[in-house]
Amino acid sequence: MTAKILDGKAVATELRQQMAKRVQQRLAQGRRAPGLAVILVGENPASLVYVRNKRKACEELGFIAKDYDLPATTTQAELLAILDQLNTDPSVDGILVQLPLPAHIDPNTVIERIVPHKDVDGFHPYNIGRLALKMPLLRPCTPKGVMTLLAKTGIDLVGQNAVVIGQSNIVGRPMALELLAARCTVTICHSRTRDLIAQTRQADILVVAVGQAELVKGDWIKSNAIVIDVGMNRLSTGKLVGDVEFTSCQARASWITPVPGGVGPMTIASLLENTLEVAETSGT
Ligand SMILES: Nc1nc(=O)c2c([nH]1)NC[C@@H]1CN(c3ccc(C(=O)N[C@@H](CCC(=O)O)C(=O)O)cc3)C=[N+]21
Repeated sequence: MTAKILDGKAVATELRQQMAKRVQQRLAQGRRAPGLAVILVGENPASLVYVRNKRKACEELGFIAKDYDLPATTTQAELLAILDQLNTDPSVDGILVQLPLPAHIDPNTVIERIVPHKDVDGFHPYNIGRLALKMPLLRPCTPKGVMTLLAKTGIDLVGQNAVVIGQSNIVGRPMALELLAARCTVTICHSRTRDLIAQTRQADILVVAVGQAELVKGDWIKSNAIVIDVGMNRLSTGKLVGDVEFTSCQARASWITPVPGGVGPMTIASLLENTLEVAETSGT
């Protein structure tokens, strides 16, 4: 069997079109545009590209992006002071601090300073805790986007064996919580996992988020599995590849996400969804 492509780019485009309509309806009712503060500290080249894409997507939908481009020398205290202002600014629905931050700034302190109801990344311990308790408020964008893609397959998730490779705070862990909330049987694998291949071969749903180019080979895949590739690795040739060896895995899977054009665009769509949701429930 050759897997069907789970086209994140197309799904994200469809979601953005629906959201643009919701924004127009708000404006027609005399309500204000949704506002997203996007804060970039320093000049990490990958971050510059991502932030530009997020700001562009905001504009396209009729959101107001409030841009902060701060020098790498910004102190943690200065960044926290900006967050304190944004937390109480009524024109700002969502606050996003692009990661990674320079080494002299502690990301956990920064994330915890954002009021949970404006944390559109879903990274605040309050939002992660709500997800862990099956009462999510703002859900982390990449796992949320993956759940939207899984829904597009039409497959019933209940009781499926889901294996997540990667235990990061921003993808692996919340991904496992999402799949558990959807009543999958969930296994989290990481660099100390013994016999990783034995785990992946049991997976009806395999989510890979480790940042190792083409780690997962075709013979690791259970026949007809759904394979979700969260990786984005730039090869020395300039080519962008995922954590999954696409061609050999596609030959075994039922569905597979490409890189690029899979999970990445869904992450941005989820960020916009979270921001719009905050705006729509704000009453202003
Ligand atoms: N506070 C914070 N929130 C984030 O959500 C966040 C972050 N920090 N730091 C970095 C990661 C990475 N990330 C991506 C989003 C979209 C694509 C994306 O759209 N990728 C395109 C390709 C882009 C290209 O060609 O380089 C694709 O996969 O098709 C990728 C990566 C969000 N992140």
